[in-house]
Amino acid sequence: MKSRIRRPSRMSEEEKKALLAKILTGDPEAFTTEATEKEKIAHRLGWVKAVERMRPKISELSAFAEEVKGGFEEIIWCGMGGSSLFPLALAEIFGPQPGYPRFTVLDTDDPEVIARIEEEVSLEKTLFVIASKSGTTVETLSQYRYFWKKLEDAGIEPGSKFVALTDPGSPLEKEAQEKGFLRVFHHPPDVGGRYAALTEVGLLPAALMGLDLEKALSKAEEMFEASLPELPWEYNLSAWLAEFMTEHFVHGKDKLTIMTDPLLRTFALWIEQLVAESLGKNFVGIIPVVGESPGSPTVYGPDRYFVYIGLRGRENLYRRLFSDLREADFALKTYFLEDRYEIFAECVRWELAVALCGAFMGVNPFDEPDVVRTKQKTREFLSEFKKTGEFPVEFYLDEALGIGFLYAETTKIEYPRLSALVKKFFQEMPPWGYVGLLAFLPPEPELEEFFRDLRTLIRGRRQCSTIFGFGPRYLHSTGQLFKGGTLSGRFVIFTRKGRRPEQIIPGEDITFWDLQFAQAYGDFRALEEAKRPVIHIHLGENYQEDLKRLYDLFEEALRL
Ligand SMILES: O=P(O)(O)OC[C@H]1O[C@](O)(CO)[C@@H](O)[C@@H]1O
Repeated sequence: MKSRIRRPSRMSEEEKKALLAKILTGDPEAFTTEATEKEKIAHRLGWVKAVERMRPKISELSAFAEEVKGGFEEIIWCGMGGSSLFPLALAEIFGPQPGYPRFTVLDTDDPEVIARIEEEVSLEKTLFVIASKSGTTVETLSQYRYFWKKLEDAGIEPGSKFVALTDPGSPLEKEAQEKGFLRVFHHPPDVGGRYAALTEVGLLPAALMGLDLEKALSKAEEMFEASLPELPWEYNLSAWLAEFMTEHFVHGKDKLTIMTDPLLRTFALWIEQLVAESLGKNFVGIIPVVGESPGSPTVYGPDRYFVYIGLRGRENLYRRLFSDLREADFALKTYFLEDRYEIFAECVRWELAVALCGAFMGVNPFDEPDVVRTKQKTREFLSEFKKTGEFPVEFYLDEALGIGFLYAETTKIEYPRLSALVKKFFQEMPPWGYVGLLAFLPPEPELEEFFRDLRTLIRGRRQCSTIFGFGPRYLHSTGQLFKGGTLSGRFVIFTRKGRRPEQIIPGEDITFWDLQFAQAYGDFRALEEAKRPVIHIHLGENYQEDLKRLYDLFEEALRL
């Protein structure tokens, strides 16, 4: 799709309203006039009808949840990106509801996490939901095959413990029918994963958690009503956010810094995917910066602007920060939810705003053309590994630290010493750049905390934006932007030793560690191929200790 940027501030109110009206009526002309592209986009606009489509399904979803409630203590929701981030947000925002099964999202292939689930859950009392629109996502299918076999090995008939959520006719649907899954729910084929929060992808988990679906949809409906083209543009809640984002983008301020009340933390991950995968392509992008520690205005570069999502009654949390930012002339929008159910309304606001931004920026907000680069490389490395028993990679060894590392051709250094490399990596960093720290490690709060501190260190010394992502989660989110968006990102990928040979993925002859490593190394090579500076650091089994020593190395290397 050819980019043609339309600045909303230079368009008439009528033109803007007409564009929004097209989106809301499912007309792909809002985005393109090219016939093939139009055809594809026409099959991606079903989310605008989410409320009317889902209302008649409330009783079916609630009845199923009642059935599950009686028979299971635990639900493990397996999925990636659009198939998991909104369920993850709901689980954290609402927490466990009395009488309903514990709800856990599994969106990783990390060997430690897989082992923990095996140790902690009773397979007999666990329902696995296998959520994949395409029905082909490798992490999700691997989880499904692995736990299916565990049940078989334990002499439990697995079918009654599995539910699929997938597109009609997908390979997963066929397999689920053949193998006798308890239930198959359909993902709407005309809605992409990241726009699916108000479909079965969000409402099935909401029902299973015991939430009020009627209330959820009413909140969503209110936001649709507050976003209709008939309203004056500046009072249109979604359109106004789109204009705010696009105008900053046009002025070279491309770092949308999203801060939230700590209770809404995981909702920001859902927004992050929506913004990054929808708008980060064709060498442009709006870069969502999520999960940084709030800092004083001096640590932020001029490429930043801010959105805060908070809860009514807790407005004082960052009041001082808001006034400091505004005083320092940073643009800041604040949204306060009266009630946690307004999170469903926020989905509408952000989906509409991001789609509108795509229309203004001249990008197709419904594809993810660069995600495939890593998938291809991962497949290559895994097939090499299956043939030879080894990955085609040799790390340099930093003798002082005993840590392995690699760097892409784009990050040239003379001596293979990690400290020299890190120093150079940051010296070459442009002020408008950003750093992505990408950790193929267990997604746990302590590690997130460690990386938050590292981000604060980097930001403090370089005044740059920092992004963090656990792998492989980020591959289904910001990974698109990293490879397809602006060239201003540089990346550090972290992996660790610790293959668990017993964790064989059935039918694949590889372990979860092998898969995770191949994805990390695959992304390293994909980023290198896309000319993004990237370092791959391979930690030892005791990675927590290695990370502490690395922090010191970064601290030293970042001294001016
Ligand atoms: O629901 P699926 O088909 O398993 O895909 C999961 C995620 O993977 C991606 O396609 C990226 O790989 C996302 O866009 C999507 O949300």
